[in-house]
Amino acid sequence: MQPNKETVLEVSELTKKVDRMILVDHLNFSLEKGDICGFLGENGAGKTTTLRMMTHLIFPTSGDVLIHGHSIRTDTRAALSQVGSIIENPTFYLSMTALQNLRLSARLSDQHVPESRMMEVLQMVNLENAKNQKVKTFSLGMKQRLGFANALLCNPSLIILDEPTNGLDPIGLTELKDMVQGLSAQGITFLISSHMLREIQDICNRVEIIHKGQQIESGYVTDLLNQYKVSNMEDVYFACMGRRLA
Ligand SMILES: Nc1ncnc2c1ncn2[C@@H]1O[C@H](COP(=O)(O)OP(=O)(O)OP(=O)(O)O)[C@@H](O)[C@H]1O
Repeated sequence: MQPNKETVLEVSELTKKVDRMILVDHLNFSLEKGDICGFLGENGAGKTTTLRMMTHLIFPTSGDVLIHGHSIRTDTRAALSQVGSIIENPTFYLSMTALQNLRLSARLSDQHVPESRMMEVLQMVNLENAKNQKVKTFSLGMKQRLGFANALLCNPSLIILDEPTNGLDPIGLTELKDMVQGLSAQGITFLISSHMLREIQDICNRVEIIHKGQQIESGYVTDLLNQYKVSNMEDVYFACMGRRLA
């Protein structure tokens, strides 16, 4: 950890069991302000389950998630007030416009969101000219950007994205990268689950890799590339998966 960095997210001994199955097994990691962390693992590794616990969609069996020191278990409202997320696909009312959807989200949130903030987030994702367009006319990339605007609405300091690269074309991927890195430069922290290792290497400064609910690797992308003496995250991923399976 670098000195004077502010810890935004602390995951400690986070565990989820359903019946006798352990879906997430004593996960520990922390993220600092401005980090962009790729959350990697094979299908069924436990990524979405972890993100759902972080956003209070499901309860941890044990362990905790602290967001700016607020426990998701005991200080849920304060913890969630710092988080914007897109878990699974962003869902919008297709027959409503982009702006109408944001107004509805604002009303459903327990924070006061002025109209000026809605315009600001639409501008940030480059949708200001489409604000009065019905969402059913949007491309997947535009829907993804609207999801982003929605996640930004309440000024979060942590944004959690579950597989945001799914289905995006190269232009959509570049837009996503630019948005994430631009917001990280302004101090927003990201946790992004994905299977797209090249894109993660491009976008993120650090990664957490899990396998069967357990952390198997963790660290800064540049440190891991040096440590494994490879030039890309795919090789890091397969080396640590191979080590695990050996
Ligand atoms: N409510 C539940 N009850 C039982 N098993 C569950 C439940 N939710 C998830 N699982 C199982 O837990 C495991 C982890 O699922 P999860 O969706 O977290 O994985 P993932 O890493 O996000 O996978 P993917 O990359 O395919 O989205 C999977 O085997 C899944 O079938």
